Amino acid sequence: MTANMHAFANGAELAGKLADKVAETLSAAVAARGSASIAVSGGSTPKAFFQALSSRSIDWGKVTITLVDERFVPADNPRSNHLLVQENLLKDKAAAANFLPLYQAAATVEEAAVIATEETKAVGHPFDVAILGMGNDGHTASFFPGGSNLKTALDANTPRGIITMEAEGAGEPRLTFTFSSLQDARLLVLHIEGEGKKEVLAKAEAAGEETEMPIRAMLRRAASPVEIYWAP
Ligand SMILES: O=C1O[C@H](COP(=O)(O)O)[C@@H](O)[C@H](O)[C@H]1O
Repeated sequence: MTANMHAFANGAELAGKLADKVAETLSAAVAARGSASIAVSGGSTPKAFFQALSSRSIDWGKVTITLVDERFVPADNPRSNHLLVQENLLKDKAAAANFLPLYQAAATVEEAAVIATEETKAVGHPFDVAILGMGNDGHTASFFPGGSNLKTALDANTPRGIITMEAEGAGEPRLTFTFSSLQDARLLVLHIEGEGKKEVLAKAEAAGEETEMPIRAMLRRAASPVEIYWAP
């Protein structure tokens, strides 16, 4: 319902400030409830943020990290979001965190989604933190325009958990948390960088169908305010 823009001079400054905010939120969750959860995105944008967050002094042993979405590829595949998190976030102080992958070595992506939903069911009611990205086509998580399960993924009545998505722009079949799983995170962040993404965001904020630019579902209907972190 609400979006707040946080603009920074450059990606390094953004990474540091976002890491500070996320660390503060996770620490507050541990203090209040004894544990904390965070779902993070993949793609090319979050690497510097992950590295900054990995060095923050919080009680990582009480933090569970999972992914907003994942390709149906094993963790040694260069396109795996798990691999990105493994190499950039699950190190330094954050090496003590518990990581829940979405990829499962199942025969089909549908079976993997069922197993991943079961494996992650203890976290995210709601997530303490969810970090979303956005593609140039207006997708977020694996909510792709033209996606095979897009309407179900965006339906607020679809239960929390992971469903599959196949789309022309997605490459491999995907596993993604549903809209209902992510929209009420205590800290809901949209992390985007570059002038091009700012233009995509402006287009998404204008009138149009959610199915054309699925990030609109978050911008319009998320229960939590969307904190937009942007740098040129
Ligand atoms: O496919 C994906 O892309 C988006 C955005 O990625 P970027 O490379 O434009 O930063 C990402 O949020 C999502 O998790 C990922 O699976």
